Amino acid sequence: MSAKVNDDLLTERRKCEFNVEELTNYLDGGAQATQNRRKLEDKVLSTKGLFDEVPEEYLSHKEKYENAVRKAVVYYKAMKEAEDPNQTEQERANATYRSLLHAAVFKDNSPFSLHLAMFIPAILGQADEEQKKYWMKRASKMEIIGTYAQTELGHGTFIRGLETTATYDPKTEEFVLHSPTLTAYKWWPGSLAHTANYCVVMAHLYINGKSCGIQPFIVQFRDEETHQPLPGIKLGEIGAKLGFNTVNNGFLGFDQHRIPRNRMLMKNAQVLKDGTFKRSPNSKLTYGTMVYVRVVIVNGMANQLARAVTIAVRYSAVRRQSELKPDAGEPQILDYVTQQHKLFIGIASSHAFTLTAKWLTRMYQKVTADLEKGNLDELPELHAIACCLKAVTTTDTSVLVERSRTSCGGHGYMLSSNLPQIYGLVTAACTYEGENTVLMLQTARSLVKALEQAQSGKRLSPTMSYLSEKVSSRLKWDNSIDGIVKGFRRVAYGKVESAMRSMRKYVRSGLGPEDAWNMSSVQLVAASEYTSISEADIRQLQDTYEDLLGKIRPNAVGLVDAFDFRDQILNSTLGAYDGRVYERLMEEALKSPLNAEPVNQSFHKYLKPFMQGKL
Ligand SMILES: CCCCCCCCCCCCCCCCCCCC(=O)SCCNC(=O)CCNC(=O)[C@H](O)C(C)(C)COP(=O)(O)OP(=O)(O)OC[C@H]1O[C@@H](n2cnc3c(N)ncnc32)[C@H](O)[C@@H]1OP(=O)(O)O
Ligand SMILES: Cc1cc2nc3c(=O)[nH]c(=O)nc-3n(C[C@H](O)[C@H](O)[C@H](O)COP(=O)(O)OP(=O)(O)OC[C@H]3O[C@@H](n4cnc5c(N)ncnc54)[C@H](O)[C@@H]3O)c2cc1C
Repeated sequence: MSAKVNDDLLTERRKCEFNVEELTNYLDGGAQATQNRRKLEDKVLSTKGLFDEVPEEYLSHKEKYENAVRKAVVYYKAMKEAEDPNQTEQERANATYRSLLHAAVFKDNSPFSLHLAMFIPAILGQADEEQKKYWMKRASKMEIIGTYAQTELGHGTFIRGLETTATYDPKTEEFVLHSPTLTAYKWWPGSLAHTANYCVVMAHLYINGKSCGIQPFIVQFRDEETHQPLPGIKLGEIGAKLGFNTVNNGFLGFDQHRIPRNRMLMKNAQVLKDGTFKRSPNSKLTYGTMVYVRVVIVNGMANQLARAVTIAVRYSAVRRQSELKPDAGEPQILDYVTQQHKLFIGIASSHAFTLTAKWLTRMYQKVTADLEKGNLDELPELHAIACCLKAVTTTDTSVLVERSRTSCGGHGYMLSSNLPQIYGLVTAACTYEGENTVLMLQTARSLVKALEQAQSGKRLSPTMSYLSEKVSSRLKWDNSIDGIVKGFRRVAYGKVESAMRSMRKYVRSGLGPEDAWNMSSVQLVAASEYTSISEADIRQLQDTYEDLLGKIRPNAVGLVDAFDFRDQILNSTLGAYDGRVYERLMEEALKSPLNAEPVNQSFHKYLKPFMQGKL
């Protein structure tokens, strides 16, 4: 018999003014997609051995990893078996697009994450047809487990500064991989330490002493039978982190390690047997995997933010605290407008990121299709947009997830709420796949170029077209959506123009272009991410805003119910559908090993002699 649902949550659900299932269907891309997703979740989450006997937070660092590998093999087998052979690729993608299924199994991500997130995309994007056929067969069946090894101890952002070398030996038709210094060691790749046995390595190619730029190589580093590191390979784990502690991030050093010529992924650039180098049509095509993952991250942020606000809004409907009016009893904390302000922006942002992710994915698919036909025209715009949206969505999601945590008081600080772990996952994305400031400066680079083109009368791409609108600075905008958008476009224009004026001022003062850029870089980042509107209009918008909060209030629980996260995926004492918060907090507390006995052995060993002055 299912447990009794909290009365306040029942009332909230009765108050809701819209059809929750309809919104769920919309988010999934239709009623059939919702059904497919639920069917997949039912199948996979009914698999034995997927969940922890002891809560992960009470395991050691090593036990956490070993337990995660145990679950990963069960999980990925269950995912394979759950695949509906009659489904189209698109239906399958839709079923997983919104599902955070893996989050039900791994609070801190899977030791196989990089295999799916980057190793497979790197093969698909960087291998020639023959290589793709061979490696995709092995990788998709998980006969091998891979990762993506680009970052080094000494370099992450500056890819052109990577020190790992790949020197071509025409006599043996091999590449010799080498880490010339400690800082050249690959450092950070997920799954690298003890899980994977192959990786795509980004290394500096040299032929006859000449640099041929950074190229991708598929490298085996562990024996497939014994899992021992191969000769000339130094491996290890980089240590405990804020989060991602079951992703098994590792380090790898090469000592004159030889690989066959056909292990360089040769879709874009090629090395012939005699050492002839055939250059890529665009050296940045090698960076294509990063563009793909940045696109995927935007959708990942929408889902993780939705999960956090679901937990916080349901808890805020159950938690009663303080006194809003004398003798009126303790109100639900969701009735405080400050609580609505903290949480409703998170709901809206998650929907905004979902729609943005869909738009960006379509743009990525179009540009990728064009690249296949040799048309690289829109690659720069895709790069600039993917950088901006990855940076903005990860920054905003980190802020809003942390705000969801602190809006739940002390219970939000409990690991059993799962809000700290969700924060650990999303805040990592501000750094990986391109640190956010660095990416915003990439976008700024495109904005400055676009404004210069606009000022010389050239046509701009659709996403940059606001820079060619001669919008009057005296524009008055109203509270309509169109008015607000016009206002933001005007201000965004002004930010870019101001940054450019600043750079020109520095150049006139005698600084070189690079120093002028650096001196203006704070403004350049603001131009890429930040749009604010002038003081007078904030007051007008504020009234509208507070009025909107009131309109959302009766529907807040319905809005998060529509995300349709089952309890196992929320994995939270505060966010379960039935709202039995206090019973769940106690149930989880009693699982602490410290509660197995009333007096801990440290009393007799340390406390008692200490208090009796015998230590
Ligand atoms: C998340 C996926 C989930 C998938 C589903 C799986 C389910 C499992 C669930 C678990 C999920 C968790 C998964 C965790 C994933 C973690 C992955 C993390 C992996 C990594 O972090 S990999 C390493 C990432 N590293 C970076 O991104 C490095 C950032 N640095 C750069 O990109 C470049 O160095 C930078 C900053 C662009 C500067 O390079 P530089 O050479 O100096 O370039 P310039 O500034 O001089 O610009 C030159 C020129 O090139 C253009 N350019 C640059 N980059 C690109 C690009 N990528 N594409 C196209 N064009 C590019 C730039 O615009 C300039 O053009 P100009 O015409 O202006 O000269
Ligand atoms: C959880 C996690 C998982 C990861 N997984 C992988 C993986 O699987 N594979 C992989 O290859 N890498 C991985 N990484 C590494 C990640 O890609 C790098 O950390 C990232 O690219 C930043 O590089 P860095 O750490 O060397 O910082 P640096 O490049 O040294 O930058 C440090 C700081 O310097 C400043 N800075 C640097 N360059 C500039 C600039 N041009 N302009 C202005 N400021 C600048 C920024 O403030 C930046 O934060 C992972 C990282 C994390 C945190």
